[in-house]
Amino acid sequence: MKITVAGAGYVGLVTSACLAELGHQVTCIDIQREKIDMLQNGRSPIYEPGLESLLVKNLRNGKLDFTVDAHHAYSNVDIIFIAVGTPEIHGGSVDLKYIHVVSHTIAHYIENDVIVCTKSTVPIGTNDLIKQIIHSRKPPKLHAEVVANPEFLREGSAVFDFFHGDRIVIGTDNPKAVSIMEQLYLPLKIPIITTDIKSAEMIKYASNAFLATKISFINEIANLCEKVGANIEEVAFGIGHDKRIGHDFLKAGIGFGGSCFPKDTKALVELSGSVEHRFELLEAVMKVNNRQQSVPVLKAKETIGSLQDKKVTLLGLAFKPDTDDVRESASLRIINELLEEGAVVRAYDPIAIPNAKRILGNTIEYSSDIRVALHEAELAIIATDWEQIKHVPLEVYCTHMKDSIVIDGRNCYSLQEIQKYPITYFSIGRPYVFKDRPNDSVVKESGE
Ligand SMILES: NC(=O)C1=CN([C@@H]2O[C@H](COP(=O)(O)OP(=O)(O)OC[C@H]3O[C@@H](n4cnc5c(N)ncnc54)[C@H](O)[C@@H]3O)[C@@H](O)[C@H]2O)C=CC1
Ligand SMILES: O=C(O)[C@H]1O[C@H](OP(=O)(O)OP(=O)(O)OC[C@H]2O[C@@H](n3ccc(=O)[nH]c3=O)[C@H](O)[C@@H]2O)[C@H](O)[C@@H](O)[C@@H]1O
Repeated sequence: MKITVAGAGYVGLVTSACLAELGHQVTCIDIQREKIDMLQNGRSPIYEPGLESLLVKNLRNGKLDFTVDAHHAYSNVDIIFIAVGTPEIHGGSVDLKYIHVVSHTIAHYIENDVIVCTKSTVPIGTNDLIKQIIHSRKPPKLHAEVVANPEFLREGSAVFDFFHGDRIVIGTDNPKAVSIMEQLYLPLKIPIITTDIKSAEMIKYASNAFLATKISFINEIANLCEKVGANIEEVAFGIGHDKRIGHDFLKAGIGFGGSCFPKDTKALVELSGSVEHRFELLEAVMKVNNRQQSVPVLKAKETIGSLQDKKVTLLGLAFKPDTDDVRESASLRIINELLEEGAVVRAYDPIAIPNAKRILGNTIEYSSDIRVALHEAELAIIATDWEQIKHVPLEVYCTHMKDSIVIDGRNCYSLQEIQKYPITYFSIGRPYVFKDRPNDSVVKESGE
């Protein structure tokens, strides 16, 4: 099939590369010329494991091309995927300006019957709006069918997720569009759920809201574990064995970040308000998450008192491992709070430093070498569970830091291992370990 993907961000690029890999002829269009120039030269503007090699391979074999030319992109294709951004505006509602513009452009340039498929996460009712825009402006003799096809990929494993997703959701009431979309996705052997447009839109928000709820729930249980002396890892393992609960998304930490959970939970709360329904559960999920992101700095103050002029090293800037994305990363919140307290901050990340620098500028120091980042630090905070961080030998904290106090926001180390070293160690939902132990085998509980 001939396919165009509008938007060369995470979703657009992964969709383009993977559909080309499946043998389709794909054009990816973006309004940012620099992105398209990079892509035409075989470089990915984002870090995503496996993506650049797929882009390059399909660019070279002619299955994929990149353009800023709307006529070239939209004039003669079977399916157009919309994968433009839907960022948050004040109050949490969704900014649909990119959706509006792309819908107008599509309507203007199409020259044959086409399916317009929305991958962007859009509030319920938006696909009807896209339909209206396109139908009111397209050449009257052409048929354009709008389909909701929400995306469920995770950053860091997006290429894998495309080929091994749990389900594909197709929202349309047009049987011909269903059959074309099924034909497109059939080779993936992923269960396909067909439904109406609004339910498809809601499936996306409800999925993200449910996963965010699971995270805030386990973080609250973790906070309770610290108070009563239980261990969240044991608890999560225990409850996860119940198939109705499952093991996934029960990793306690310093809350969820990223470009979607914070934005989509806010959007759903906002959307509920607009139809006079107060989504109190989700409001609490967001509140718990905000509080959880502040846990490391609270623990730091409890431990060493004033942070004024204290040298603090932050390990990890990306919102999760295997991505250079720092959007809504807990690290940014932690850094701002540390700076407000007067701390001197140095941060390590294997790949996200350039993106963090664009936001934080020279307010902190950066190092892509963990040992250099930890040198002479009085406190270290682990914010991202990168493999590079998890595999730092514990003696590195003892030998490089001035005072080996570690606040591990992602529970990267086993308590048994930590106890072998003179490290004061706070993690999330687990007993604290103090380096000045009268008896080396004692693990003190929180609050003792
Ligand atoms: N990032 C993720 O992991 C996931 C994102 N989503 C959703 O997918 C959508 C896109 O997200 P990302 O890829 O992260 O966004 P992004 O912000 O990384 O990329 C969006 C791209 O669209 C381009 N664009 C804007 N207007 C355009 C137009 N008229 N024509 C062509 N290109 C245009 C922008 O220049 C930008 O390159 C959002 O709705 C998001 O919520 C859904 C699942 C996963
Ligand atoms: O709509 C989206 O954009 C995407 O949002 C999430 O994907 P993503 O944000 O890439 O990453 P996740 O792996 O879900 O992690 C999100 C945040 O939750 C945190 N998290 C995740 C899992 C967990 O058990 N505990 C936890 O704190 C992570 O550290 C991270 O900050 C969803 O998992 C995807 O299905 C969805 O498509």
